[in-house]
Amino acid sequence: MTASMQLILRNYSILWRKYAPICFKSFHGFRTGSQTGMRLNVSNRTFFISRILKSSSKTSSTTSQSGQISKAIPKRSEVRRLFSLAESEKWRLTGAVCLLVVSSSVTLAVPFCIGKVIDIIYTTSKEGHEIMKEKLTKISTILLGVFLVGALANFGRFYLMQISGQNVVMRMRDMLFSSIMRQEIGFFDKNRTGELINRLSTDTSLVGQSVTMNISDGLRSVGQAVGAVGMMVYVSPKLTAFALLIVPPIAIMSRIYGRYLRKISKNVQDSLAAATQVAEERISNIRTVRAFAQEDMEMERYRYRILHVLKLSYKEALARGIFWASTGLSGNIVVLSVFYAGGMMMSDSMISVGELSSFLLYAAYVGISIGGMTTFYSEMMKGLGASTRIWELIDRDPKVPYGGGILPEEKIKGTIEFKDLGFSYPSRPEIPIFTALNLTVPAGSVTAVVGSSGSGKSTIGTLLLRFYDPSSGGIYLDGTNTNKLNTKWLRSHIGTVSQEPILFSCSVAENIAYGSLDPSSATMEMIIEAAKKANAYNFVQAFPEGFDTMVGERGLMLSGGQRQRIAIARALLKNPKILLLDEATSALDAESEYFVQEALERLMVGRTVITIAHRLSTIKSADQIAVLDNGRIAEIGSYNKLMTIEGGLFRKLVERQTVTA
Ligand SMILES: Nc1ncnc2c1ncn2[C@@H]1O[C@H](COP(=O)(O)OP(=O)(O)OP(=O)(O)O)[C@@H](O)[C@H]1O
Repeated sequence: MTASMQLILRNYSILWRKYAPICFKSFHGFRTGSQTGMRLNVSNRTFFISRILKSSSKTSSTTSQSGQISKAIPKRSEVRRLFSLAESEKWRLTGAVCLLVVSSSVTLAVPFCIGKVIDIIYTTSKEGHEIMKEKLTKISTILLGVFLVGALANFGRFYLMQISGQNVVMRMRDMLFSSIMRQEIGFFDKNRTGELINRLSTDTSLVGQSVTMNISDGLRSVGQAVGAVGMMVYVSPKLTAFALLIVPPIAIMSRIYGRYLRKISKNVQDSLAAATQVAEERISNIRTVRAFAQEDMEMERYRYRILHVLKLSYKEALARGIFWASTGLSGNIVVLSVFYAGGMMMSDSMISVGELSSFLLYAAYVGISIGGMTTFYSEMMKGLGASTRIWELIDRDPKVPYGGGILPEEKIKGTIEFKDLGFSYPSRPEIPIFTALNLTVPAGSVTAVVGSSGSGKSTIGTLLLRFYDPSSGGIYLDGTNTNKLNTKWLRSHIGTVSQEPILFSCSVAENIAYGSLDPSSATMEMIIEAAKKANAYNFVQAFPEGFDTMVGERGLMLSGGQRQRIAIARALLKNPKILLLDEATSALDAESEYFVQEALERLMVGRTVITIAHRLSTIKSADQIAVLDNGRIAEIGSYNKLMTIEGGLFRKLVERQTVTA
């Protein structure tokens, strides 16, 4: 009796030590990566936990039609839609569920078989060692076979579920990215890049996980809990009744304390998120921090934040310590109680050693499965919240249509007319940028737009590109309102070179080829020719890797003048009929400026040009100068004409040297 009880106790305590933290943790929402199937590292978890807290309240942030993040509760139709995602995976999933039944049956058979083995050892040892060895070898061989089948089934289930999950994730990412790419620019003014990236990465993974692995784990937990309780009743109804009496009160207490612990954890995560935000912004803007010599101040600011995190973490450590100690203790009390009651029954010959062993293992299974069920619920809620956010984005119709509209058959001439144009940015509708702007830019001519800072010079370009739609009036290209034209066609005929051209973090050649409608069709000869015309060829050739040189994030590994010339080459390759130029002010040195200017002049030949001009020479050579003031064109004409207007705006701008020689 003593030896057998020791054996049971040892087996059970190993199992308990391994799984008790999981089932108790699950009661109050903590989970381990392996249990939930999440494969996230610690830094991801920071963000992730705050997301769990958000979604577990069943409220999710979503993107409304106005473009701004809104709050929404998942509806029944969304649940259906979530599951519809797995529709195309139904055969793989069916296969996985069949394998799940096999592997769960094997798992459920394990305690029963172990009980039988113990009973064989215990009873046949009295009949002689040889008989015992023979029986033990036989049953162990059978068990090994069963375990191998279980392992194979588990492998198959896992593999099929993962494959289905990844297929779902891939499809969602594809749909989502396509939808994001189609949205109008105003949408991006309101939604932060980080938010959208999270939709693409974390939310899609959550959804994929929910409709595959999570469902599989949930089914397994439910099946195993029911099966294990059934087996407990089968082994000993009396002991089952006793165990069911003592477990619920402990579980309820653990849940209440778990809530308190979750609150503390949330505070730690929130304060950590605030500290991380500070660090992120400073690191990404290190040049500004360095230029203002604010490193010490920034270190102090970050230190203050992490000290706050530390203070909260102390509190959390205390609460967690109490939690771990008490769950360990209460778990052991449960084991001891069942063990005590079972031992008493064993001494009265009401239960065998093997049966008691099986019983205790089934009890542990129930605990683990209940843990799995709570995890299933919270994971499902997270998946639902994530899918709601994703559907909102996928379903959103861009305010400025993508594609559609007229594709003119006639060759574009390039006459642009702004007629009674009224506009305010969607994010600031109360501030009008233009009230009644009228301007005609004849085909093939150069119009210099001047005006004080913030008068709306750059906005003219963004409206012509139809990044935004005007609130009144219209913009006409060769007599057709641009809001009737196919937007892709329209943009394909407009080239831009801005003061701060943005390059992608790829090679020089790829950046130039980006100007072509189909970059993959741009040949090296075309790229080199554009680079030569843009005065970029010599400096690119001087790089050890020539046109294969990587330009770094946003082209930061190139100088301002070099970036500009690559952008000019890109525009040359595009060969647009209309050109929007934002002249560099003081960013370039004299030599660079000469090369850029010369390249720009080459680029302007034969095109309709609207240039935001700062240099007097550009302004003087323009066919007409339009002076912006108070949301309209205040003065228009040649340089000589505008300079003759006594007290005129343009004259004042020149006198104030807003434009440089
Ligand atoms: N995306 C935007 N959302 C809201 N307001 C904007 C946006 N872009 C620009 N603005 C505002 O619109 C006004 C006109 O901006 P714009 O960039 O066209 O001026 P600008 O004349 O080109 O100025 P600068 O010469 O300083 O570059 C400014 O008051 C600016 O703050």
